[in-house]
Amino acid sequence: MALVIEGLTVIYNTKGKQEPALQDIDLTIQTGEFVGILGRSGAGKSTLIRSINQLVKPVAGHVNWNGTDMTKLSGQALRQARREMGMIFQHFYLIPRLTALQNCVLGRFGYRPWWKNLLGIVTAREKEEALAALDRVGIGHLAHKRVDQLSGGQQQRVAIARVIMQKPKLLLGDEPVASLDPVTSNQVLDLIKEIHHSEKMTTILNLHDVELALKYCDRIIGLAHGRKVFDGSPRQVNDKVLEQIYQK
Ligand SMILES: Nc1ncnc2c1ncn2[C@@H]1O[C@H](COP(=O)(O)OP(=O)(O)OP(=O)(O)O)[C@@H](O)[C@H]1O
Repeated sequence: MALVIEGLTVIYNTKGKQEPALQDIDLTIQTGEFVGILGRSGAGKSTLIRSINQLVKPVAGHVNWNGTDMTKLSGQALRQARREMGMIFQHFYLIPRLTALQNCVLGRFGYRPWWKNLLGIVTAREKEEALAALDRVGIGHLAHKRVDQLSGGQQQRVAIARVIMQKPKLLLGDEPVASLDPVTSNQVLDLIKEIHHSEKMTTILNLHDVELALKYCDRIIGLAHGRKVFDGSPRQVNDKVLEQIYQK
């Protein structure tokens, strides 16, 4: 199962001014790849990640996922396709007043009838699965704590447990360790990599830390001014490549 991006172009309309954020991006990512996206602030990294699952709508181009063009989907079809795409964010996007367990169960919501979600009905089996997911990310003992009482690293673990519950085929990470200290960043990336392998996922992460990207990713995509300027293995990333990626 491959992700094939062709001619992807995103233009934001800011106060009547048309700002191109991504320009004509072509990219094919094979199943099982662990890809890091590097680039200066404003290079288009978040826009690229978010246009894969259509949180951002491109003005041109295609995002083919498993033979389906995501850009053509809307409504129920888009929701179904998104179930296969898990997402983790810099600021975790958990519901603060809910417990770790309750947040984790939200990972299954895309698979349940709307009325069950509305009524907040959670089955014993879903609870069991959520507990197992929290155990797996090392915070089973915090299952009944509200997430706003957890540390950043613990909150990101809850978000990863929520992804485990969702069982996605593609994991998209928008700066998942940018708010964490260096030790916790490594622990969280170790965990993401372990789950990537065990769940046979394809993973694409925006990372602003070059060292971490080179350590964890099998492939690096460099963006500058909304264009792809590098695509290769971490071993190929030398000073000249970094200069190209981080050009002003
Ligand atoms: N919702 C938006 N409306 C208007 N312009 C936007 C919007 N989101 C991003 N942009 C602009 O698009 C460009 C790319 O932004 P994007 O957030 O994708 O970059 P980034 O590489 O992820 O940056 P950072 O590392 O700072 O998060 C920037 O010039 C940004 O100002």
